Amino acid sequence: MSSTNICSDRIYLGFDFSTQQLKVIAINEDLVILKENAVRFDEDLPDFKTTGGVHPHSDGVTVTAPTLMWIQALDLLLDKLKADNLDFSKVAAISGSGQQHGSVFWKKGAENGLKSLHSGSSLCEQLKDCFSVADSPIWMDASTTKQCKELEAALGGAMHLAEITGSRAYERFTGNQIAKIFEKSPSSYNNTEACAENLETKLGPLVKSTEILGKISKYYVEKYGFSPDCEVIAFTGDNPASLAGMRLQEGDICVSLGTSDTLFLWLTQPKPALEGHIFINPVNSDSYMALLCFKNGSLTREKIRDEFAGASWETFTKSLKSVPSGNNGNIGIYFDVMEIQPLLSGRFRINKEDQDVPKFNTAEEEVRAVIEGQFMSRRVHAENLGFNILPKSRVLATGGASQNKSILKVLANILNAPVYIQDVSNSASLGAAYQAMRGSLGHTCFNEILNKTSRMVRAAEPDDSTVELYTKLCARYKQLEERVSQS
Ligand SMILES: O=C(CO)[C@@H](O)[C@H](O)CF
Repeated sequence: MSSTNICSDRIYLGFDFSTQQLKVIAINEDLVILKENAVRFDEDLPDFKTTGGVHPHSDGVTVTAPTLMWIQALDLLLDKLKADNLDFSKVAAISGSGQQHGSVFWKKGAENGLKSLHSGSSLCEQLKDCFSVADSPIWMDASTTKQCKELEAALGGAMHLAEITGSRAYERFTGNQIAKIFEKSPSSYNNTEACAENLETKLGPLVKSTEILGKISKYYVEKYGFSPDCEVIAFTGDNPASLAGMRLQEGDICVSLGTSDTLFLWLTQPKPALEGHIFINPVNSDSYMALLCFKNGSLTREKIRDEFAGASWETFTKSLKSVPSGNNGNIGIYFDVMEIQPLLSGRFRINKEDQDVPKFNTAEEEVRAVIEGQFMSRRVHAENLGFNILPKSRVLATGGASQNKSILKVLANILNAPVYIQDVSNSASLGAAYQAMRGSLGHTCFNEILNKTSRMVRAAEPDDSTVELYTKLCARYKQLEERVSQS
């Protein structure tokens, strides 16, 4: 063990400010999960009247979440940890992750408000007037296509923007959201502390994802009993945190089956493209992370469950298993919200004769179609980016749907690779807790501990009998998606 003595009563907290809930995991220095808790926005904070944690607007493209809901959720979650007897005084460091591209607009003077928080009142009560935009745009928003086109034009085109930033302009990205607020509500923009004409300086310097930003605020020391020495480690996005939590290595591909479905992998040589994203790797800043994000993830699966499986996952699973691989030649595309690639919404179905049909013959075929269609989409767009599933490839699955072995079996067959899961599906919070420990103890010490343990369990094997079937079906899927994207 390197210089830092390991003492297993030190605790590390990882928060995930996700789309549908705020989650937290507490670990000790043996990487044992001590506590896991969550605040579910729809159920636990019903006054905000969210659906799946968000407010979809009537224009069909704008999607926001109430900023104060996230603040109130933090109050509630820390109270839940207190009621669960977490010894806050033993917390050595915290870190976290948030929806990538969810943006919070602090009002001028908010920094002083944060510095004068007192433990006699809640965060929500003290910060309720600190935001210049009450409804935060989030990653599901697709209302900034105009700003995206302007940004790409200003920077020499989409491909050049991808080469210098890792992504072409995407509607959900915060820069385009800030530009929209600058144009649509200049008073809010001018009343925002975090962003102004000299936006870059206002946003502050970039830091590595394990940077120690400072010690926790006295508000948390007084209200919950945190140690005044508790370190705050830089937060990151939910997908980089999942990469850390899944202990991804070069050659692995991670599939996160959450509100968004995302595929990501570890890269040493970045290959920016017009689809997907290249980010700096959160656990090794000399490497990269490639990511594809799909908006029609769990909320779309839940809608098909409600419409064709009596709102029951048990019935959904029985239906999925009752139809053979390949769904009798039927292919479905279910873009219930505007998808990212392609930028398209609607439901599209073809039967085995490649005829457009309004519905499949049975509810069971609808269930199989949404799962096969989503996973064929993931494979087709990953292959567009040059992701190749090699014989030694491992698929690491995380997120809510990774608990369903029947869904993982379809994933294994369509990607033609074994699928592994770990004993905790909340990989973003776990990864954030790992980042807190990595930032506090240092990479060398943390990696020595990490390499002594493993949480991966082989959950699904691909069938040799479906390799050719899904290769042909994916080719048909790709043709269907290209056709409906052009119509
Ligand atoms: O936009 C995304 C990734 O770029 C999504 O995975 C969000 O992070 C989900 F919260």
